[in-house]
Amino acid sequence: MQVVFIGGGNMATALISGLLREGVTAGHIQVVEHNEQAQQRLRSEFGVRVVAQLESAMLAVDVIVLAVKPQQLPEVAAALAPMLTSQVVVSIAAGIRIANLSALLGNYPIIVRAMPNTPAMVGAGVTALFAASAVNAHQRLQAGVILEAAGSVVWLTEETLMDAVTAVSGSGPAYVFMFMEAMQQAGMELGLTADVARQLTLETFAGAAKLAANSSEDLAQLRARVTSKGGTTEQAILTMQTHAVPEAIVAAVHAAAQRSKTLGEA
Ligand SMILES: NC(=O)C1=CN([C@@H]2O[C@H](COP(=O)(O)OP(=O)(O)OC[C@H]3O[C@@H](n4cnc5c(N)ncnc54)[C@H](OP(=O)(O)O)[C@@H]3O)[C@@H](O)[C@H]2O)C=CC1
Ligand SMILES: O=C(O)[C@@H]1CCC=N1
Repeated sequence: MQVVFIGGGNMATALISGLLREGVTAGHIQVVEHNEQAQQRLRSEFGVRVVAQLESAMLAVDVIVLAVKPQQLPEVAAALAPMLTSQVVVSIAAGIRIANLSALLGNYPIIVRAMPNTPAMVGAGVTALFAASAVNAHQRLQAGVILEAAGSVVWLTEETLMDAVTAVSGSGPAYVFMFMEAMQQAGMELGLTADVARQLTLETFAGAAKLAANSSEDLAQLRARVTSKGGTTEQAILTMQTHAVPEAIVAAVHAAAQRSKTLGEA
């Protein structure tokens, strides 16, 4: 399978490293990236062909991945539209709906929308996908292969759910990192070195996620198992509740979903 990425930033880098890890050879991947530093990095890190401008000759491929920021998509789509034949266009842009992208691409119909996340960089991403009705089974498979190289995938039956996915798993790693930053800071305030506080924090997150993944209990039950009556956790949970931490997280996810919706309406 031949793939062209348009935009070679954070997410393209994550997806390309996944494809190479899965055995796709560098010769099957090309990138269009206008930032010179990013071009150099992609060439030296992956050995892929990187060009500054889209060339029609490079589009004799199966899949074109649009990995630019949502605001950059109209310009990219205008350049791409006259060059499309029957490639699958996979867009990872937050908020941009298939109907809008199709219109930007001159009513091109073969589009898959995807929402990956940055743990894709280490093969631990999760991606939700939604295919336009014109995408056939083989083309779905091709789009799926690219995202599966970066972790697990979930196919959605309704495109509107992409706003929720973006808010939960697309942006989610940032919420987790913020929680981890705060835990590390507190550990250091309590006398741990930065390294030890970081290790304890990271392994606690990884361990808790693994435990939850291997348990049939719901998350509230798992939390109750840590919270001994009259013990230390109880004090921490009470403090978080007093500071409305759960409500703040729920509000944050809703704000992200609203932003995704707004980006789609622009
Ligand atoms: N980061 C994340 O966690 C996630 C991001 N996404 C989506 O992925 C997309 C990419 O995000 P991310 O990788 O973080 O963004 P980046 O800004 O890191 O990457 C985009 C790259 O594309 C380049 N670029 C912009 N316009 C063009 C063009 N016309 N031709 C060639 N290259 C171009 C940019 O250069 P320059 O910076 O100079 O403009 C930049 O290097 C976004 O749409 C985002 O919504 C989806 C899921 C998760
Ligand atoms: O913040 C953003 O808009 C992108 C989409 C999901 C994660 N990063």
